[in-house]
Amino acid sequence: MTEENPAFPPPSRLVIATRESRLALWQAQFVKDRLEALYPACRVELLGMTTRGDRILDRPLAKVGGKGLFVKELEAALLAGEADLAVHSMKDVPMVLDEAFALAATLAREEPADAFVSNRYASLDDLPPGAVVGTSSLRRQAQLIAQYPYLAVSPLRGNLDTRLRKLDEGQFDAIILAAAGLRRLGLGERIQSVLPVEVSLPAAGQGALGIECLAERADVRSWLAPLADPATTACVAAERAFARVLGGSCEVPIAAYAVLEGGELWLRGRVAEPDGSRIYGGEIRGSLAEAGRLGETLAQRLLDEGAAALVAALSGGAA
Ligand SMILES: NCc1[nH]cc(CCC(=O)O)c1CC(=O)O
Repeated sequence: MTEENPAFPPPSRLVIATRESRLALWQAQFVKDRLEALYPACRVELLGMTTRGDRILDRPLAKVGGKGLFVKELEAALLAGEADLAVHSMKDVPMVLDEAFALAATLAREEPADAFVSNRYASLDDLPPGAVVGTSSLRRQAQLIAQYPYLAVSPLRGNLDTRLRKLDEGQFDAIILAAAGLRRLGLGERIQSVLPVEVSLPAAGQGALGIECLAERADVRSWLAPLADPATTACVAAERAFARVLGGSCEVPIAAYAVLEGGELWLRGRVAEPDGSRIYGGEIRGSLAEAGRLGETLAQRLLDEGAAALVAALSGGAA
């Protein structure tokens, strides 16, 4: 039996807006397969589109306007009625959505961690002084320099295939990528080691897929509800609340990672100076039902401990 909301008959056709990178298409196809299993009579189509985030590849994301870059075009397709839903990596979804849109479902998280990828070295600890590590993520950069000050961090952008090619061409001794993306594309064998979350605390939402639709589409929301994973939904809600209170701007390195432990939600968060010279970190535990409040409370605590000045200085510097 398929689950369905009695208020809406099962869908007969659904269009998924997606970016056209190999990872985005894999993720959209994954959701398509889930929907077709749930609604056997439904025809699910993919509508591929290129976003500004995919086109601008020569500058760090923080310099070109951040996360919204990967979702704006998909949201325009939802508004125009060209698509019913958009599939995102939750990590790429802005912390605050325009009120016309809603997150209809957060799917079960796979591996949340960052991965160490190299053709010569097995782990960060193997790298010699001066070794060049590729990443354009301020979050990865800050945490890396703080713990491995003798390494050189160098910018690396592009989709997963491009980043791996740049590593293979010898531009870097190692690169850091999300383990989930590599595994989804069958590139898990490129992972030399997974970075412990204590070393590289993941980004809010990393490793989880999210589905967005128009807030007014009660039908779509009810059709997607069965795809949601309650534990991931609560964990990602706490992570995103933490990042939102800290400004969520791409200029500020922010890490947030929550798990369920002993029936409780355990959230760890960090906010850092991009050069790693200062990192404010903390953790909080509480009930799933108050996930958002836990994130807000931890963020406020770090702001009070001094992170407020750091956030103000970094955000104020942006043109
Ligand atoms: N920043 C781009 C991005 N957005 C989501 C993932 C990986 C998949 C995920 O986190 O779900 C990646 C690649 C990466 O960070 O290496």
